[in-house]
Amino acid sequence: MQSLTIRRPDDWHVHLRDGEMLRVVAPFTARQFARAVVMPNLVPPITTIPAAADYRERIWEAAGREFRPLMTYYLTDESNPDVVESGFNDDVWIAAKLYPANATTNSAFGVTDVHNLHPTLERMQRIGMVLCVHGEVTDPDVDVFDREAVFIDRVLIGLTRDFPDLKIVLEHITTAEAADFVRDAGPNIAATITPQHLHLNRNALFAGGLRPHAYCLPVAKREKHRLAVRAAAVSGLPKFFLGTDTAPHARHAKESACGCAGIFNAPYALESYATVFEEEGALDKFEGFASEHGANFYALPLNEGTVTLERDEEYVPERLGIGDIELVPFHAGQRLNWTFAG
Ligand SMILES: NC(=O)N[C@@H](CC(=O)O)C(=O)O
Ligand SMILES: [Zn+2]
Ligand SMILES: [Zn+2]
Repeated sequence: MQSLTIRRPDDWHVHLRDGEMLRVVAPFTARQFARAVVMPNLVPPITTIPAAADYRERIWEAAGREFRPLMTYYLTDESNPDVVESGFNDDVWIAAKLYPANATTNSAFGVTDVHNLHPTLERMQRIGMVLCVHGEVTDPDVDVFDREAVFIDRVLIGLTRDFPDLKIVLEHITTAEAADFVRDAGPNIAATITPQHLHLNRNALFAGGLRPHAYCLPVAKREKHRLAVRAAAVSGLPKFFLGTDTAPHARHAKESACGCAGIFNAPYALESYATVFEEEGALDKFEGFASEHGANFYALPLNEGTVTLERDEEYVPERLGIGDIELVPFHAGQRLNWTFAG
């Protein structure tokens, strides 16, 4: 196959940041995707209707008005169901995000105990609002490579029992346990999958030395888990869809004695996914994953229009320097088999 044309896709999990970084990174997402679910982990986090509406305005200024940012609300121990519902009813946000406190970048204001969320989750279940979950426990006694699987056992199973009709997206899945759990759960449980968790196993973090640009959370796992996540992505099941988790941090913040978690994959996201689907002999499943399953889960219309990828080698630069900000994209210095033609 020399060219692949699909319905215009969406990205169901992005970090667009704010200020100068927002202006630099948002155009990369808007170039490939019609819509994106924008994570609320700014400093301070997005916990009010005006904060979300103002942030959306700044995103439009950075990415252009054609782009549709789908905002999210950051859940805290103090979340109020009435605020969550009115932001949803007024089309300010489409989902709420659960960060276990201190699980990942800018999650210090996250939730210390999901029982504190029960009134809010009850309301979300009633109004059909999606809960997006960073699914890792933070207990220091749990090995970092086990935190996703333990989260499923200790938190997620209970949530699905207490709120059987709540729509939940388990974000950026990295394990066979997560892929199995989502596959076997009801139709109201789905998962996003990133490019990096399709390409990398945990060896990539230590290939010839410490590799900060392969580091994100949840951290990449053993090869058997990467293969399970790949199988889920190309399965054609409507529960699994595209969410890049593009998470830019300036180069100096990654290449540091305490490097930030997050991989900036927006510039070559579709090329990266297409490479995987081709390797798996599943290019016929790519459009569902990229352009249909997510919209259907969120009960949004499918996009009009198409994008085309051409089977042509593409060299990914070592660095992208824009203004004062220097970023290292995913696949830096490598060649990909596909080129985004627009
Ligand atoms: N994925 C990451 O490693 N980092 C994300 C946060 C997140 O999605 O957990 C970030 O905001 O930098
Ligand atoms: Zn996360
Ligand atoms: Zn994320």
